[in-house]
Amino acid sequence: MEAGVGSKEDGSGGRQAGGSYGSGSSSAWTPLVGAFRPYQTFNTCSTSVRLGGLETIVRKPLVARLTKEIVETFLICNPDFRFSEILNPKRFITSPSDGVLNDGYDNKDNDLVLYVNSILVNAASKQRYIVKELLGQGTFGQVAKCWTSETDNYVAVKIIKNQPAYYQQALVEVSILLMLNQKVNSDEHYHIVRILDYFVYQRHLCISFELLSSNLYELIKLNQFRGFPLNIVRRFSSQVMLDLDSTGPDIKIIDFGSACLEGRTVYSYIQSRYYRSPEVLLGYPYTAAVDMWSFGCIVAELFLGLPLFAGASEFDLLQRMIEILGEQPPDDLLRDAQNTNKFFKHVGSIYRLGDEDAYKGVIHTYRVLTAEEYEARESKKPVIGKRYFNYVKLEDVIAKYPFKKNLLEEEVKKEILDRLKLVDFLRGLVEFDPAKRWSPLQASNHPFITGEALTCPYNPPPESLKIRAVQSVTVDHHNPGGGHWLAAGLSPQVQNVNRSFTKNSPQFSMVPLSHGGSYGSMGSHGSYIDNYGIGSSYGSYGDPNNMQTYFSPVGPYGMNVQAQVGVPFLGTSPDTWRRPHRHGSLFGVSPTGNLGPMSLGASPSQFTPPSSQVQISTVSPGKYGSSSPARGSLHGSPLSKAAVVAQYNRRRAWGNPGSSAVQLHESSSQHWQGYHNEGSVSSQLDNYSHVQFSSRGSLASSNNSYRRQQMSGGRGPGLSANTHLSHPPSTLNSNAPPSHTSLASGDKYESSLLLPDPADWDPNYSDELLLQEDNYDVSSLSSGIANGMQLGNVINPATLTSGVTRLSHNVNQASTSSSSRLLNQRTDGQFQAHSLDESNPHSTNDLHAGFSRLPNVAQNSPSRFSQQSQQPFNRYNNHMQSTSMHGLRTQQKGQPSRSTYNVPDSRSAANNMFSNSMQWGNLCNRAI
Ligand SMILES: Nc1ncnc2c1ncn2[C@@H]1O[C@H](COP(=O)(O)OP(=O)(O)OP(=O)(O)O)[C@@H](O)[C@H]1O
Repeated sequence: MEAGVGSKEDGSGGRQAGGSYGSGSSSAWTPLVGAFRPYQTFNTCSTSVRLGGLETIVRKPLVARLTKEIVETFLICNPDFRFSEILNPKRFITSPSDGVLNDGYDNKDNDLVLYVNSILVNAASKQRYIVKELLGQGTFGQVAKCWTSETDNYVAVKIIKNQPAYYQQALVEVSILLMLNQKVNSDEHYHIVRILDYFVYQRHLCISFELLSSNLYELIKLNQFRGFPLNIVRRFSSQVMLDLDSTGPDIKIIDFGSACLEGRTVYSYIQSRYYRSPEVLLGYPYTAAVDMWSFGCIVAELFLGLPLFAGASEFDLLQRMIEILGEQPPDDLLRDAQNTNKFFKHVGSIYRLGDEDAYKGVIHTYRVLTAEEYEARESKKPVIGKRYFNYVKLEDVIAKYPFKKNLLEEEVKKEILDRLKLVDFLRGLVEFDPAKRWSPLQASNHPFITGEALTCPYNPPPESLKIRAVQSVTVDHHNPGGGHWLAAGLSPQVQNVNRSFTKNSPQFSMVPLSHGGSYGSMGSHGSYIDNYGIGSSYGSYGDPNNMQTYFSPVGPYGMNVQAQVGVPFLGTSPDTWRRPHRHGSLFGVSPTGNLGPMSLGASPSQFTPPSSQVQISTVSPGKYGSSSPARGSLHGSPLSKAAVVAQYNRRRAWGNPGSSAVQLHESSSQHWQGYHNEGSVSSQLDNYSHVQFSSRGSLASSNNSYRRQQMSGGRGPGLSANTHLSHPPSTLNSNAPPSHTSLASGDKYESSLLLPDPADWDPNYSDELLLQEDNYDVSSLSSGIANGMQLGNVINPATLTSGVTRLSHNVNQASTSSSSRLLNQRTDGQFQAHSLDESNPHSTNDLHAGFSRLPNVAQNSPSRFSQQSQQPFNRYNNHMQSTSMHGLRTQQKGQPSRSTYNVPDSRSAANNMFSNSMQWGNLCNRAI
């Protein structure tokens, strides 16, 4: 501690008994010789205590006099001593702490150099945020725990890097969160982090959030990388799906920094690797379905304590998917995916994956490359990671995961049944075919979530319309946010409706849009999916070099309506029915040319490393830097996609008996059916007799000790995967770690595995990518937002939200750690058994040149899609109804209480939300 002379407030001025200090100068204080005299015990060192009639002198302990009472002690030595906080040495929490940019405010990474007690100020509201500690560090900047005296609370402030791309994308995060908060965020059971304020300080956009506890990664780590009890997995899973009724430990989704609107994807390189969906990996046009994949990965990880697909490289990731799921991506996806050649060989219709009964009869035209073939093709050895689990197939990995010790027989039976439910649940999520992957609604009705008995493989009904589509095509021009988003042509899934008015509607005018032609080159960079911009997202068709697109000033209203009904997503990707062609120009394109209502879509991690949804709190940022896969937020990450999940409006053909989708699924799940009766359970028990039970404590038993501590300032372990838990960590400690020695060798917990290597991150990724990539939409958005909200002022949701419609980034961070040891290392011989027809190498371009402008549907999966196309209205209406229910609940429970911005009436806000919607069309013009 340094002592200064002068006023306590500013530390300047004043004199000098204790040293020289230039008037008004900030130069270092120099003590004068003799300023301090030897310490003498005066009365201040003791306290007089009167007990009854006796007076006792209590001497203060030396340690107190030299610590918490050091100022008083100094005063004894020098009556002129004055404490000045400003002269304290700075305790930097930003690393590196050298201010080399932005007039010394920023370090070389464009991060604001923070130190304890540095102050961030919202210039408009004068609100001050006193930095206390670093909560985390991410791709976008730092997150600091701050004290706000105005609200007498701790908050988490995300300080975005001082870089245009980050700034603009962060505005997207602001706008999306505002929308979600205002339209959905209503009560304590809301599972999306609350945004409280935002402002610019020293050229850094700062976003203030409610303070949460640990993230999922930290929580799992705290549990020594053992999975959680199924009831906890179920609870968290349902909360990610925005279960407002959920009680108990809460998780919240954070980090919408890379969220995007469905159909407005910009980046093809998204999602943290462990949580990356097959379609993203393979370069296939993606939809919000990628978030359901990530969600499935997270659910599995919550149970297993380790990532399900902890691929050390993309090749390794794909191998693991195929091994664990016992399937491979469907041929039609492979045929259209951009990266198929990188991982597969075209062999004609001769390839059978594996020899298990469940998959017999499924013949593929592609065979996954062996490591040697991959190396030959890519001129580099594929990085193969360790296998974490003792078993290969998903069913085994789950069913044979060590049981908790000392379970009663009845409890074991229940556990087995619950695990069967979990497997069935996961099967619908980590489904290779995005068109068959369950939607959030379908997943939320699964017995694993509802608690109902699972008597056969879950066969969710297709989501169906509950309102008549004809209502939707009415546009209220005065109140475009009044609920008719279909009217704006914003429903790609209601194809027939849209088709009836797309070109002729006064709401739509067609404008030509030219672009560079090839995939990923539409005025941007090669890594993009080129459905950027309003025109080219859904409402585009035609020759990629002269694409027709719709200019729609009403487009954004559709979103407004969605927000009004309380659901953060807008509609469905057209490719939930129609497999979009891999060519970017057709991604998400409906043949009807609808301007797509966009859901907050994919979770991206193109800038975000695998932090994700299961995100690590970087209390030690040096260990888990922005490029650490361990940081992953569900967060985001897929978890951060909870909102995405909810908005994800895909439809699935499960309910169509006889469809190929159903048959496939059923065949792959048949062998589970037998477990649902008592006899089978018994036999299962026999099978498990070798399993050593472990002493995993139950989180459930600790529920009482969980306490919501939002805004409490204490930041124990919690969740975030951008999923954050708002509970203290202590409860987790009650989970007594299993003794490894008590486990059978084959069933040891993976907790003994090594922690993930922080460097284990996608070599293809770099933060610089973000800056290089086209932030066209983001720029447009951010300018809209910035204009509307007048940074530094209170937020104007009306203008802010309008910006959302122009967003296009998405990010999904999921991450996790992976500790591991070598288990079940496989040679993958099963993939090497077939000879190939090299004379017919797969070439997506060649094979499908003729289909490049057509949705690739009928020829691929006629039965799957035909069913869907028969019921477009039904599906759509169902969505509307379910979202309306959410909105109702939200409105009943009122607005968030802690907002520091203006929160207008939700309805009027919705109406105004896209008041500057005419800018919507500007993108088209600019894109030309
Ligand atoms: N509201 C909050 N309460 C507590 N901790 C938080 C909060 N928000 C963020 N954090 C911590 O800060 C970390 C980084 O936050 P966040 O993921 O939002 O930043 P980011 O820059 O977008 O990171 P990423 O690289 O994952 O995208 C999180 O992993 C989490 O540990």
